[in-house]
Amino acid sequence: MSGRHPVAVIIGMMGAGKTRVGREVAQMLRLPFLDADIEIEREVGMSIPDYFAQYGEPAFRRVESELIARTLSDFDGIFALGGGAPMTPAVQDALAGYMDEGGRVIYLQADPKEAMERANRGGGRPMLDGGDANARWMRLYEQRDPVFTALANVHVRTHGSTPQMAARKVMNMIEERVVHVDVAGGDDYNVRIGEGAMNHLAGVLGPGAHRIALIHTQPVQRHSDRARALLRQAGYEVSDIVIPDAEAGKTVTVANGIWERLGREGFTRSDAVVGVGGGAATDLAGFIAATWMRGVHYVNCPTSLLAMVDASTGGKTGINTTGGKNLAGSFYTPAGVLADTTTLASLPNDIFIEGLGEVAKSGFISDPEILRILREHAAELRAFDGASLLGSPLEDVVDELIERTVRVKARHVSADLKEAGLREFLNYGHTMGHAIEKIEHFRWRHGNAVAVGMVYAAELASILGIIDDDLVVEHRTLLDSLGLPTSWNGGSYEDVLALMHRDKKARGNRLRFVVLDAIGHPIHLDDPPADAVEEAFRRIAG
Ligand SMILES: NC(=O)c1ccc[n+]([C@@H]2O[C@H](COP(=O)([O-])OP(=O)(O)OC[C@H]3O[C@@H](n4cnc5c(N)ncnc54)[C@H](O)[C@@H]3O)[C@@H](O)[C@H]2O)c1
Ligand SMILES: O=C(O)C(=O)C[C@@H](O)[C@H](O)[C@H](O)COP(=O)(O)O
Repeated sequence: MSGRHPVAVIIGMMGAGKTRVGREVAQMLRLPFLDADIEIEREVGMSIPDYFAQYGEPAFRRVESELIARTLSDFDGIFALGGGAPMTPAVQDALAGYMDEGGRVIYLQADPKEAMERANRGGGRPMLDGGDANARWMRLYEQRDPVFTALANVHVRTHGSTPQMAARKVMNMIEERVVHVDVAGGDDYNVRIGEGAMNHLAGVLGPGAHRIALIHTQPVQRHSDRARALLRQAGYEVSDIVIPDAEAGKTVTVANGIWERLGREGFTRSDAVVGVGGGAATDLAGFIAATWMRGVHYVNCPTSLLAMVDASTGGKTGINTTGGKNLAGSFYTPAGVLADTTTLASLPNDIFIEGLGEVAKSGFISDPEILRILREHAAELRAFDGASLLGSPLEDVVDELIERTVRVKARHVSADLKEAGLREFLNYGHTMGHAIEKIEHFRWRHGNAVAVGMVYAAELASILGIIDDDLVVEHRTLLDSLGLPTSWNGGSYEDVLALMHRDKKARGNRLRFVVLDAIGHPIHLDDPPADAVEEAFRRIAG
């Protein structure tokens, strides 16, 4: 956005707490605060009830619209609007323009009963004058709530929250990072990253769905409980589906059990799936969404670093087969991804470190700044402790890494959803990585296997003279500093080779790899000489 524009505009019913909460938010963010009603009173030199009485509502709305339009292009703080302002078409147009430029219109959704009582208690509200104030408030609510819901691009429910708690929720929404994913020939979606991102769940699902299949693993129960509460509050009927943890969940048996259950529970094409958990859970949830009635909406709520930076976005959904990793699946994009970073508080250290494997991959193939951040913060990242993450300086580092890595993913999948060429670069390190996972019966974590796979790809490129040995050393040094493995000797070359031939990039009998010819510059390597493929294997044996 160019010029001066509010950081956020707050709308909501009379008594929702727009002024109180807005002021708190502004204070927390050290920003100026403006209340449209107070500014109007200043401008017209009388109270709003007096202005209404003297000039009537249409004249008031004109003054209000003009002031709002002016403020939207000349103020850079938190701006709270009067309760009825967003009902004026001119204000709706101005807010739409502001949002097109990246602005946030936040609908503060208070408990109607509480807001109604507060509005009546305060007095001085001409819209509630004349007769039963509660009935008038309720009538206005029925008219305004659907308009506000559709108009705002951020919805914050404040039921049962103190003004400070509500302000913190709003602040988290304001500070959230958003990566937009373009889908050629399909529906675009956003990846929202930050504390409280899960609060968008109902907004992203929209009113079309009635039932939600909430698919998650047991270790993330407390996060799926939150998702379930948010869904129920929004009026959805929720089927809680607990799947076996990690790769044990990515099987046709598990998928079949869910299909049977959806059938018994009467899931229709307008219902939806929400996946909460690590990459295995989001891969499976997406696969169920892609296949149930040939496709229903789904939203991913990734809770591991790896799922946030990679698995939840891009629409690769699938399950493993006895032949190998992800061999059955489809490209099927989510309606949205909500990477709520509060969930990282319960993430064990080893699973966080594993996720850094995919973060480093994105650095190597596309964003050297990621590599710089990883190098600079290697010691803190390696010592990751979820319990002390939130509010710590490391949280900003992690958020920045998540956003940058998601941007790399978004660039690749936007240009090549079905992996005709460019998207294959996201598979750097995976040809060997997937073979390791399979041979290790999935006891090796995906990100760890990819780390070794990247060293293998670098060794292969070096043997073929595509890169200098320095870049191989750079791979080993960085990955090692993060606590990731760089060698593996758990299986025979013959087994690895057979599995690499089953990799999805292979064509006929020809192996295909992704290698770098420089940092940030991946290339395809087709049918490399057999002795180089074997020699690289020897070099990662450690
Ligand atoms: N679709 C894609 O584009 C894509 C991309 C990368 C990886 N993947 C897939 O993702 C999977 C790996 O994902 P992963 O590393 O998240 O592993 P995972 O899903 O196996 O999760 C690892 C473990 O962490 C637990 N966990 C997750 N979040 C937690 C939290 N906040 N608190 C406590 N425990 C938590 C999980 O329940 C599990 O026990 C693999 O199956 C891989 O193939 C898919
Ligand atoms: O999104 C992609 O494309 C990727 O390749 C991302 C990988 O990090 C991810 O592990 C993916 O699941 C691998 O897919 P596969 O097609 O090799 O099974």
